[in-house]
Amino acid sequence: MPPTITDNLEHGFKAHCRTQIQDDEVDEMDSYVKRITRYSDGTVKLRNSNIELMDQDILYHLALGSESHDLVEMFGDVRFVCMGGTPKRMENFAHFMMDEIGYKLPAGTMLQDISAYSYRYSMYKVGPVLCVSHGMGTPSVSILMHEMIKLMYHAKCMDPVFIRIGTCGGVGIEGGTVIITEDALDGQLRNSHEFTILGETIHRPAKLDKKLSRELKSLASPDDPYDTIIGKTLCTNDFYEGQGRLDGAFCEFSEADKMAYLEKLRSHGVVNIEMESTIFAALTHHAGIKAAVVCVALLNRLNGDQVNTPKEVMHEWQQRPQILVARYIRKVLAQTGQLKSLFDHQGSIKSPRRFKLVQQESQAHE
Ligand SMILES: O=P(O)(O)O[C@H]1O[C@H](CO)[C@@H](O)[C@H]1O
Ligand SMILES: O=c1cc[nH]c(=O)[nH]1
Repeated sequence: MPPTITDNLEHGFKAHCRTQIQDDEVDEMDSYVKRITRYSDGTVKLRNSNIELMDQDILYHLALGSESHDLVEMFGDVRFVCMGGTPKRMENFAHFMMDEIGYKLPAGTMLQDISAYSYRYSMYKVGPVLCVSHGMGTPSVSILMHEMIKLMYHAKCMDPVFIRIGTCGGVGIEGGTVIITEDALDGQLRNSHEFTILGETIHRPAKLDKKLSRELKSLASPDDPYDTIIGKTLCTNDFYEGQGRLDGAFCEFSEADKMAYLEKLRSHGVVNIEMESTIFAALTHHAGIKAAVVCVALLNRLNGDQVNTPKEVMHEWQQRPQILVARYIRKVLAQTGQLKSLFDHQGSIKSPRRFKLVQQESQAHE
């Protein structure tokens, strides 16, 4: 009998080197991944036994280490890991979440960038919510994801949920629209991310959690003065030529070629383009971690290439995915009784202050 995908997975990556993974194999992979990525108490288990054998594990790009820091004490309560491109966006999100879940820092302390001394990524912790910047493009996200997944393991986190809060270009979708990714596609419209490991090319499925996407969509309010939709996301390795822009330093195709490409994307159900979703989906799926991608469109690419929306408007748009994700986090914490206990800890129940739509200070930085 030919080996199944599970047999192949159990014998390491070389055995399943191939360019495509069939749909029926993804389901088999899903249940296999669930089995091997959790300990019996529900905490995160790594798919790399080398780590257990190491005296210490230095999470170099986070400026943390398994011996130098008490990672269980520092991060053991994390339930949500929210990521986005810029340090400022994630700092703003952390402040926003403090209000949303009524979290107060110990008297006399301020929100600190935990990874400041890495000079790479920024990380803020607000109770069960970690807010981390990931930079631009898949290599930057890949490094961060390896270290964040290892952090979840060292900290013994229970079933963490990862959410990317980003920006994107809309394909036939107007600026300001919030887009939840249904499937992340690579430049060749494959629902997987291509890795080169030891010189071999392998693909891992870029699967996000469909139930989580639907739940996020259900939290869009009819009163929101903008649309929230679900659709396919194209993930590219470049902002200019890679996204069919005519305004890069180079362009060797015509406007007609570009429009034909965008129409082709549309006919495949693609509603937006960004630069991180396939690696984010592939690595969370490989780690058995529930994940979603929520972006706001900064422009409709059918109308142009330049991002020329006024800064204040763009700043307000960028808060929209954050508002949706905050509703989700509040809902989960309320369902598990944790929201109440966070509030009780304060001694009073605060009604969360609505996010101020324009924050002068943040505008100055973004
Ligand atoms: O707004 P963020 O999350 O940084 O993401 C988008 O913006 C960057 C390009 O401007 C790319 O990284 C793209 O994915
Ligand atoms: O067009 C856009 C806008 C934001 N981010 C992208 O990757 N592309």
